Amino acid sequence: MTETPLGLSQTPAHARALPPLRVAVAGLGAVGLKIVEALDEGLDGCVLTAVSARDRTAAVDRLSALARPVPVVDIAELEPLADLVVECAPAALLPSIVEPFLRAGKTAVVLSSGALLANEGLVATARAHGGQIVVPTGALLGLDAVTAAAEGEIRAVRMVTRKPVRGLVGAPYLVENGIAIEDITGPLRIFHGTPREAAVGFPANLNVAVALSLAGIGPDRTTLEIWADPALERNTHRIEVEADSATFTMAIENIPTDNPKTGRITALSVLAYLRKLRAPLRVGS
Ligand SMILES: NC(=O)C1=CN([C@@H]2O[C@H](COP(=O)(O)OP(=O)(O)OC[C@H]3O[C@@H](n4cnc5c(N)ncnc54)[C@H](OP(=O)(O)O)[C@@H]3O)[C@@H](O)[C@H]2O)C=CC1
Ligand SMILES: O=C([O-])CC(=O)C(=O)O
Repeated sequence: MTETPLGLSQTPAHARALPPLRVAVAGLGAVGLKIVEALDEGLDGCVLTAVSARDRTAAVDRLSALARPVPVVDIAELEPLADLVVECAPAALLPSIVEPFLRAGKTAVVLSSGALLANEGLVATARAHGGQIVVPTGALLGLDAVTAAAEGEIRAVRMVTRKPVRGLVGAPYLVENGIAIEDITGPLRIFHGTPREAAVGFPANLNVAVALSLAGIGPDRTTLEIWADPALERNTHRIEVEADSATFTMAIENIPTDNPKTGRITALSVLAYLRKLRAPLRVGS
């Protein structure tokens, strides 16, 4: 990690005094593997205790270089092994990963945030059992400013996402509407609607729009455009917020991982969150 002026990368004394937080990672793809490797290298106040993947044999192979090997188990076996789970698996698995942790009063960090809209009961489960669902900033930026503005009145939130063609092909919305983008030669607007609609039509692409909407004015009032652009190499998101406290515009250009749908910064966002949990100085909310 980048060395900070205040030495935040050093182990603080109080983190040494507390038992480390036991972290499970559900999903070992572009996001999960990076998190697992960083935890194995050592992250203040956290210890990796279990992982889950679809192909357990392949996962064991992929993890053979870990300094501190951990069990590869079925999703249903994760909860007793950890205090917190990072969900970074296909969206359809969200409830089976998250619910056991919430019922045990534990924390679930959710990357497939779009799937929360079809599983709103998880929030009631968290409330009833003292658990917590955390939606990290992920591939986005500025959710601290959006949640701050939401303490006042937000009038409008608009998001425009532009992605390379390979990051969008196969999305259910394109298939169902017969929209072919493989051979486009210029930018094409393929969707105009809300994050709630995008969560259904683009379940592996627009988690960021749902996260933004949950931070601000919700999945039905936030507006979203999605463009496919053959000239682009990066997943780009531009956001405009109009509120009674401030007007702001934010933009990010995400360098894709091996999974063209997923930006590199996504896993780093989770690592930053985990590091803050036990840090003596916490920057950003
Ligand atoms: N909130 C945000 O900002 C962002 C969210 N995302 C979302 O995060 C999630 C993860 O993304 P990414 O890492 O790129 O996805 P990948 O497709 O790269 O990885 C998915 C992983 O899930 C595993 N998996 C599949 N089925 C099961 C199962 N039954 N049990 C356990 N594990 C399983 C796969 O296992 P195997 O390796 O064996 O196939 C794979 O390791 C996705 O939902 C994605 O849309 C992505 C980017 C940004
Ligand atoms: O929204 C997502 O799930 C991923 C994304 O756009 C990105 O990585 O830029």
